[in-house]
Amino acid sequence: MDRPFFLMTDPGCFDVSYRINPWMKPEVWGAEKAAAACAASTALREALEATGAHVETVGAVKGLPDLVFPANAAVVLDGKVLLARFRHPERQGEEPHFRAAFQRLKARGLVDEIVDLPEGLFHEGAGDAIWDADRRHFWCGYGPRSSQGALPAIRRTFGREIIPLELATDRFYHLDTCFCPLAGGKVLYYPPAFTAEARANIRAHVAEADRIEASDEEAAAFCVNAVNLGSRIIMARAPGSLREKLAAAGYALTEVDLAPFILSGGAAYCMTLRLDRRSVSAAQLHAAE
Ligand SMILES: NC(=[NH2+])NCCC[C@H](N)C(=O)O
Repeated sequence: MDRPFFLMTDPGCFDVSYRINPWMKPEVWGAEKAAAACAASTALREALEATGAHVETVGAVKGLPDLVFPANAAVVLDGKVLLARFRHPERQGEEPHFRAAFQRLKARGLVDEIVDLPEGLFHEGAGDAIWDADRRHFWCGYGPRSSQGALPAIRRTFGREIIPLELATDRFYHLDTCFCPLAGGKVLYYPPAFTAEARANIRAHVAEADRIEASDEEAAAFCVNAVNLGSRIIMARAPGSLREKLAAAGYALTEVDLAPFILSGGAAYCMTLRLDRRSVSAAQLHAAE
């Protein structure tokens, strides 16, 4: 994999038919929203491909609408795939489908190893374990969905440091809804989503000049749930305030209308799962040779 490689899911069976987070509104869902969701998913894929990334698609499965959020399927680094275990029964049916998808990727040599989480723990994948490519550690959210007890399994599986961040509210139930490390060491985050201890942990690892705080409006627009590739950030439609902040910090924005997915509590980052991340960059490997 010599270019960014993402997994997405065919949105053909996406809908909002149950409510497992406060953003989900089954009552406003309808056929026109389903059509808009397909268009939005295509627009996101095209935005990724326009940066030179490759996107691989998992098939839709009837009755599993949230399969469109593959960030929750696993934590992936160095070719290792640590499979997720979902907290809510509504999503547990996704587990065998994602396992099969990773087995197919393994058969094609696109990932190397599939690892199971120890019994009795929940962990919702890259939604709650975000790789920081500059600091070379995972930021790990826990509380509403992932168990705190799953964090040592992530450290053991990947052999990398993890920074635990307890999430304080059900509104920001996955770390990727409120925290996004950016290339160059800056971090876009929404402080009220975190406990005081977690905020202190962020401040201890990220210098003040590198902390970009999202406002209530920016976080509620799901803009923190973004995909970052170098100086480009791909996200849901952003308030002008955020555009200005990110431009001042040197980033270029690609905005995609992801409104139908925001009705399920997700946006750009969690509609994708990056498979090509390495804990040691190619440049570092060459230097060590
Ligand atoms: N990593 C994420 N933020 N994923 C969004 C998941 C949305 C989904 N409806 C759920 O509540 O599980």
